[in-house]
Amino acid sequence: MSTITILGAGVMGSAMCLPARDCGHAVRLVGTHLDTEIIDSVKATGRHLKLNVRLPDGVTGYQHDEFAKALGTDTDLLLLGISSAGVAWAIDRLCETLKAPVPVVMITKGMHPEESRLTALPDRVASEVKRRTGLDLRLAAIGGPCIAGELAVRRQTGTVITAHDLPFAQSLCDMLETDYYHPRLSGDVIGVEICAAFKNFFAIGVGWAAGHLEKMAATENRAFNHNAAAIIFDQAIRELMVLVRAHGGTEQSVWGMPGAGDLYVTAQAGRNSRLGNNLGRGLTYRQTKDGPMKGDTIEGAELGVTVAKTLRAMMKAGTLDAKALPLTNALLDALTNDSALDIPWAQFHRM
Ligand SMILES: NC(=O)c1ccc[n+]([C@@H]2O[C@H](COP(=O)([O-])OP(=O)(O)OC[C@H]3O[C@@H](n4cnc5c(N)ncnc54)[C@H](O)[C@@H]3O)[C@@H](O)[C@H]2O)c1
Repeated sequence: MSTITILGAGVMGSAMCLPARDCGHAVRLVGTHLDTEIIDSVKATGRHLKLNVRLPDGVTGYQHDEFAKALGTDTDLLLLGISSAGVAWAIDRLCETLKAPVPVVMITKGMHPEESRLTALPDRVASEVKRRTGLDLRLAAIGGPCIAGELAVRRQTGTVITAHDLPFAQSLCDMLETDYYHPRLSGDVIGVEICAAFKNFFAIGVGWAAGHLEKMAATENRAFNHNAAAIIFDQAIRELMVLVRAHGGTEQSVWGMPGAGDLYVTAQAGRNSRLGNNLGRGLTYRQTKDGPMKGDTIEGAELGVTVAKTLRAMMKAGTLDAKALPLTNALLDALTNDSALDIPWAQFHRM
């Protein structure tokens, strides 16, 4: 039995309590400063307010200012459950709290933009902690299709755990596997991370189709718009391959659980596809954020805005083939210029 400390008590970080506890580990769930009510409830009744389930016995809740106490000197694995907006906050907490290296696994989906390429978040966290504290952290990441609310009730779930250090990633698969949670090994950190982050971005494109259906006049036979969603899905997979290849990743990640699997799940529901629905109805990103999705964090849109400059610089420099990325460019334009999302059908791949 090991001790797993989870930092970030949102839905996904907290859902990871299930496989962790069912594998017999002691679990300490630490909220951020934004999770105070969730942790109050976990401490009082064991219930998670957002997941709407009672977490298993043996999960202990801690508030953000109790992180050092939760980490102690006996944490075997630290799981970062924050979303991309919380990564800088988590790096600060690690730097001020860690006295010795502890193995870390992240579920966060996002990319760090540099001038001429994108960096995976685990690499970014490791290099920042090294720069600021001198500590060498071993980092892994979990990708693949996983809806928190399903995992929280032990629905069958397949994920991918990736790290540069393959035996480390394998040890995490072994540590977390149950009869309903099936982590699989990958050494393709950048490929898995690009898929994990960009499937949110492309889910906006796939979601456009259902929203656009509402804008079109109803037809005699009440036709849906699934064909349109499918061709956008296909183009998204092609463009994921271009992005992954340009960063040195492998196509296996794109057609496997991190890419196709996760895009399928993300396109079914959630905030990214809802933004796509609204763009399909004819709203712009800003109109959606000021209206039907006020206050919502839309990770795929935030990613697009964050990485637009780097991707455009890469296309200009020829390290990314702009002609092979029409959907990416249409999404970037819609998000950064606050313009209508025009799907460039004729520019989609032909072979
Ligand atoms: N929901 C899922 O099914 C799912 C599945 C796999 C991976 N993920 C990824 O896991 C991450 C968390 O997602 P979630 O669905 O649990 O989201 P959530 O909104 O439920 O939780 C977000 C977590 O990040 C913290 N956070 C947000 N902004 C912060 C800030 N500015 N400073 C400090 N902390 C901040 C919150 O306090 C909370 O702990 C995301 O990157 C998401 O893409 C989610």
